[in-house]
Amino acid sequence: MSVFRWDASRFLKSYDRNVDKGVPCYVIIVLNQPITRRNGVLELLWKQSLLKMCADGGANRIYDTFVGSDKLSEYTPDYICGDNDSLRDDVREYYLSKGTIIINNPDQESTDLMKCIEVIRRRENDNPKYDVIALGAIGGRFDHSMSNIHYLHKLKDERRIYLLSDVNMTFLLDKGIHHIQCDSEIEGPTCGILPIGISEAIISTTGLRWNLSSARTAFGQMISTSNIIDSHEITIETDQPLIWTVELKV
Ligand SMILES: Nc1ncnc2c1ncn2[C@@H]1O[C@H](COP(=O)(O)OP(=O)(O)OP(=O)(O)O)[C@@H](O)[C@H]1O
Ligand SMILES: Cc1ncc(C[n+]2csc(CCO)c2C)c(N)n1
Repeated sequence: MSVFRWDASRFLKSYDRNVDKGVPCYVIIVLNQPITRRNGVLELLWKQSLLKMCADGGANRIYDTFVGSDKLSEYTPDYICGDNDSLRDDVREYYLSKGTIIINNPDQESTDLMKCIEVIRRRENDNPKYDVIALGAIGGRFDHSMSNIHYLHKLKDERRIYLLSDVNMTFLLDKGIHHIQCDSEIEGPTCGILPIGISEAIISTTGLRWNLSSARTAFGQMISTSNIIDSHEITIETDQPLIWTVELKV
């Protein structure tokens, strides 16, 4: 049985490179959704990420957030990728002048998020796989949200992908045992365990208000939503990949 450990405070809290060991290696991808900058999470993730990317119209969102402030040039993405049909001309010109690499990929079989991940793959060479934090990945258009969850399944053997929205963090738990550190300053209290993309799973949990013991979860039978985190460590054992989602406080 595979064992997995999760600790989002590694990227949702600031760290000190001189003190903290095993600093996180992640890339952020800004998707085309409203940016609300709740509690400075964008600023934190941007500052600490190895690579900053915008998926197509995500670049408009970053530009519009900072234009008119002295922070605009600080928030220059390394890459803008996608079919770039939503990228505005003024935004394209501005970031080109700042050295952003703009990659136009007209493929109509994959989304702009996937096009960003293809660029990350090329950048990594032999380096370890970077985690990906996608901002604005859930909410708004339902087909986009489902496509982003689909990529969690598709890339589950390749890398960790965290889908963030204003209110949630969502990621995939592959079959095995998961130890999820829950920092009450940044996440909770509500959470859900969702059998999306599978027909059913047998799951056991600890650390939740409503725990399950070898319970079957399936749409149309039972899914765990509006559950509550009752411990700083949750364990979830599952025989199939599941989607874990937790409310964000940051
Ligand atoms: N409402 C939304 N909800 C969730 N994700 C979104 C939403 N809108 C856009 N995205 C994400 O941002 C990326 C860029 O979106 P954009 O609107 O620039 O292009 P698009 O033409 O709608 O997307 P694509 O070309 O990928 O189909 C999308 O690939 C998607 O991952
Ligand atoms: C069965 C099927 N459904 C939809 C699309 C269209 N499509 C999928 S991803 C994407 C984004 C391009 O930026 C587009 C247009 C397709 N190709 N195949």
